[in-house]
Amino acid sequence: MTASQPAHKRILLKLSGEALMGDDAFGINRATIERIVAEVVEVTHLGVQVAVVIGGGNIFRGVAGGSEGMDRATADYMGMLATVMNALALADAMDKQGVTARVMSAIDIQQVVEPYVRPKALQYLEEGKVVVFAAGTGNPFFTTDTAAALRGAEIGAELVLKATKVDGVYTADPMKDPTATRYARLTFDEAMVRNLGIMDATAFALCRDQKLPIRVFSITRPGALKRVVMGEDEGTLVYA
Ligand SMILES: Nc1ncnc2c1ncn2[C@@H]1O[C@H](COP(=O)(O)OP(=O)(O)OP(=O)(O)O)[C@@H](O)[C@H]1O
Ligand SMILES: O=c1ccn([C@@H]2O[C@H](COP(=O)(O)O)[C@@H](O)[C@H]2O)c(=O)[nH]1
Repeated sequence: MTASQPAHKRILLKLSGEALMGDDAFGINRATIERIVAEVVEVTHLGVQVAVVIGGGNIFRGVAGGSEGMDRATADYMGMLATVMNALALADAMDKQGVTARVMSAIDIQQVVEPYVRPKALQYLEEGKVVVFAAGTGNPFFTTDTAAALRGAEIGAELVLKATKVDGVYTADPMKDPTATRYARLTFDEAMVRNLGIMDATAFALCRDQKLPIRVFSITRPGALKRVVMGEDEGTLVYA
């Protein structure tokens, strides 16, 4: 039987930057971002408070080809700025679909977006606005997965939803190993001991310590976000 009420009141959605590319090689695909945003909007209409941490992998990563030979911290700041661009595009698409979104940046660029201030973020969520957290943690050498764990814990989210291109956590990277099999659920300790590369160990450890579960699912599957919010068994659950 399918539940009629959402299973969660407040969620932290981690959106992979690469998921915004659709079938393009780089950047933001218009149809893709509109479809993803429509799914987020649908969930807000169920009364769920939604905060988003957006990645930057569709534009720039600190540890990637484009940053070869660069100072790592400088490259990471570029990666964080890439997430600000994605956040602006997301908020714009949300506004166009009738939902008010507020972008809050971990790096101070006040002419562009407001800075992250926790009580303000909580107020926006209570008001039914979508909060888009940009610039990751604001620190180099981290990732937006860690930012998702951090912001998720700070805002008291009940669940971190890692929306990505694969449909869960596998025994190995399914993009590289076709024999890899998917877990329905596993503990944070298992994920760390097995060195599963779906998320970095810092993000896993923070969620484990805060007892904040993560559900990994594919955002390319229509309706998957709503199914997760309704408590259905989509993707992989990682728990403490
Ligand atoms: N054990 C595993 N199970 C599932 N996916 C894995 C695993 N190990 C590595 N991966 C890879 O991890 C990727 C998930 O990372 P994702 O695209 O969400 O990147 P991100 O760094 O969080 O975001 P961005 O796209 O913004 O850089 C998948 O595309 C998958 O290929
Ligand atoms: O807290 C953070 C978050 C991100 N970065 C840099 O941004 C890029 C893009 O983030 P993804 O998590 O890969 O989508 C990342 O490669 C880092 O270079 C950061 O430095 N600190």
